[in-house]
Amino acid sequence: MAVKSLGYLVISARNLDAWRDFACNFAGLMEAASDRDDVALFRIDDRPFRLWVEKADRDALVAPGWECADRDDFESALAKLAAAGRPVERADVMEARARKVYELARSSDPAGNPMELFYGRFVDYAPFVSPAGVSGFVTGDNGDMGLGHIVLTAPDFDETHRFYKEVLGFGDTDLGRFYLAGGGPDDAGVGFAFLHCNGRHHSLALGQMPENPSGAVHMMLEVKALEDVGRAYDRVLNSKGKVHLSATLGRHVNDKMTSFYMRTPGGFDLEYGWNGLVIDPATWVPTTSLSVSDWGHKWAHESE
Ligand SMILES: Cc1ccc(O)c(O)c1CC[C@@H]1C(=O)CC[C@]2(C)C(=O)CC[C@@H]12
Ligand SMILES: [Fe+2]
Repeated sequence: MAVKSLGYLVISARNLDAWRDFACNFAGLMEAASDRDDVALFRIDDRPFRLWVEKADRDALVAPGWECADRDDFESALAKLAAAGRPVERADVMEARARKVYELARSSDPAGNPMELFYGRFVDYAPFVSPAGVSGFVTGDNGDMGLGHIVLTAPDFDETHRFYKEVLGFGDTDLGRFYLAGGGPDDAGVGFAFLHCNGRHHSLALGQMPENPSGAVHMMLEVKALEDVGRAYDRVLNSKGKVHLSATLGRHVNDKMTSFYMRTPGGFDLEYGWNGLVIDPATWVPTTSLSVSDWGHKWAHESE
């Protein structure tokens, strides 16, 4: 596989302190030292950062950072991106050093979603300590399952779905079509593809939805204990609307994740989950889900 994990997310923010409050006090991430006043870094494990939040004039996801196993896989991915007609821009050594990776490049998918690719990582092994008492986040051995997942919009769904599999080596885990407009004769449904690049059920999901101004539908972080989800849920419910609850607690049918969704300062949601299904990519047989959740997950937009 060209890509092995979701290494980090680059996010733009009009207000870094809003992200510090949300990330640390509600989601329980640990702020890391940053060399730049206009960049806030947040950790969930021993990687130097998993969220890179940079000051800008808009709140949005800038790009996911996809990790390659080594230089060969990195170069192979760049060659495949170029052959697929995608733009490939190699970052200079100072930019790579700032991201604490060996080499860094930028590209985009056929839907226009930007991405970064990298290999190698500088780690200081400083212990992760959550300021909100979260017991820990699930990122796999050596972080090899990545930070969680990211859900992007892909209006030209089939082309973008094919791209991630044929060019970047993702595999189908689950496909779905959700009838959000009542399922009547004029409800064509919304197509979804849940894709893996390691044992995490999905590191990437594509939604056949119009482009989202926030650059993403949602991101997901997985915590080690159900209590971590429950206590975060309480923090959001007790926030008196300071943090918007986008979907109530529930469990997804496909990855069995018990989770809820809250709105980040970036405008996209954070799915905060526990107990996600781990798959064996070598033997997994793709499924097609006919529903969203076993229970719960009442979406705020359903009552609007
Ligand atoms: C269906 C599903 C399975 C596993 C996940 O991790 C997951 O986030 C979802 C939900 C996907 C999707 C969404 O992200 C935005 C709001 C959507 C479109 C809904 O209104 C139902 C399905 C939801
Ligand atoms: Fe999700």
